Amino acid sequence: MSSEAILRFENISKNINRTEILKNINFEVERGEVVGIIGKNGSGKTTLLKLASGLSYPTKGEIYFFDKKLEPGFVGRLPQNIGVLIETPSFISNLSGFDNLYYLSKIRNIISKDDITETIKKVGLDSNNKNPFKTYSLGMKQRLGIAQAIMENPDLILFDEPTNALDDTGVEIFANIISEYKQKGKSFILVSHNMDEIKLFCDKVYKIDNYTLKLQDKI
Ligand SMILES: Nc1ncnc2c1ncn2[C@@H]1O[C@H](COP(=O)(O)OP(=O)(O)OP(=O)(O)O)[C@@H](O)[C@H]1O
Repeated sequence: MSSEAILRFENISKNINRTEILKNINFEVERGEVVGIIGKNGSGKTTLLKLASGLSYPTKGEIYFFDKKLEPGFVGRLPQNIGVLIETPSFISNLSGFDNLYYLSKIRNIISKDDITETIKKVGLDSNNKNPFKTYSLGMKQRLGIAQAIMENPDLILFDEPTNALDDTGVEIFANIISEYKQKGKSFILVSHNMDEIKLFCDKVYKIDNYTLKLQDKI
């Protein structure tokens, strides 16, 4: 692994129900880098994020995160240092945004209530809002999902269509978060269909095409 690489996929293949989804994928994410992933619907982008997060395991090959191999197994072995927003964020419908994040924070127990309040403010939500999650608009749900992904200050953040449902202010807030966390040396994998967003944020872009990953020269 190059000295600054924090995540490495080595000859990764993934089959689901005997159908090949990804084939022989190799790539690295370096410290402070935003790596974009593009590709058609159903090409395997979310599958790749699930592999990177340890939520799913490869059929073949190895994934290293800070030189530690991601191993299949129980939840306790999931990497602690990866923040994830994949697909529509799911939270407990009767709890407020704050209480949802607080409940989730208790799994790892590495952040305080003040940290959560600060993160909720960072995504432009009201940390004193006691309304249950089920009353949130789509954009508010997405903002809370972004808050959950970043709240524990992880070294790698995986975002699947993060600006879906965000208004202009939400997109601006998201841009500020990327730039702030990049400066702190955090890395991202960003899956998006929005090419403007990909061009704006990504240092490197790969396209999933025909089960494999191709580095894009020009985006
Ligand atoms: N749990 C599953 N069971 C069966 N097939 C699955 C499962 N998860 C994903 N697939 C299949 O794997 C392929 C890749 O799906 P994936 O969600 O990774 O695509 P994607 O590139 O993220 O698509 P989109 O742009 O529509 O979000 C699809 O053909 C999908 O049907």
